[in-house]
Amino acid sequence: MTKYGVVVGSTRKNSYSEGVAKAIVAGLPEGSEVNYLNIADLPLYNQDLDANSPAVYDEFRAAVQAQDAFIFVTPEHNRNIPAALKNALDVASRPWGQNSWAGKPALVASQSISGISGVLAHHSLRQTLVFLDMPTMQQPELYIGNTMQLADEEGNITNEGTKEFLAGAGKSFSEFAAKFVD
Ligand SMILES: Cc1cc2nc3c(=O)[nH]c(=O)nc-3n(C[C@H](O)[C@H](O)[C@H](O)COP(=O)(O)O)c2cc1C
Repeated sequence: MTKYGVVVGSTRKNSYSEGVAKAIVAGLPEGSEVNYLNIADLPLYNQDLDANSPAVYDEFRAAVQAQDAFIFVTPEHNRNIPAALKNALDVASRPWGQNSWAGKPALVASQSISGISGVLAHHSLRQTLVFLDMPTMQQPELYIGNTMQLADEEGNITNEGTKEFLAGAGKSFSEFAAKFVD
């Protein structure tokens, strides 16, 4: 069974991004292994640490390596991805030559409480995934705007049409990921 790592770009409790992630996960085939990776406790990446990595870096890199495919859901912070998400991508991309993300298929979704749907963060993330060598699903594109109107106060997506759309994307991603997973 495919192991899916889920990386949520928000570290906030009751995050809408997490709600979107859960709605995508609902469309994965029954029995899929799903692991939500914690990015909140990673110290800010510093290349000097490559010589003697903190244990949390080692654990995070090992957790990334253990997954077959990744679902990324990001909010937009000042027209880009949140610093915590960029930091997590950087940490597991190093030391040089040991990119833990390489070759793993990815889904990208963005969401925002505004109508713009985090589109700039979405494409900034896609740009980084190119360099990290992650084949990324092109369609459907997942830009979720006005999330506050689609979810409850805990961030869970409650709008039926949105739930159906996101679950469908999860199913499409399982088919896409299967092309890359042994
Ligand atoms: C520091 C900061 C910057 C933000 N910048 C943007 C932005 O550039 N574009 C946008 O659409 N929303 C922006 N927002 C609003 C977020 O879309 C909103 O807080 C969203 O709910 C965050 O996702 P989450 O619920 O997963 O934490 C910003 C929020 C914060 C805290």
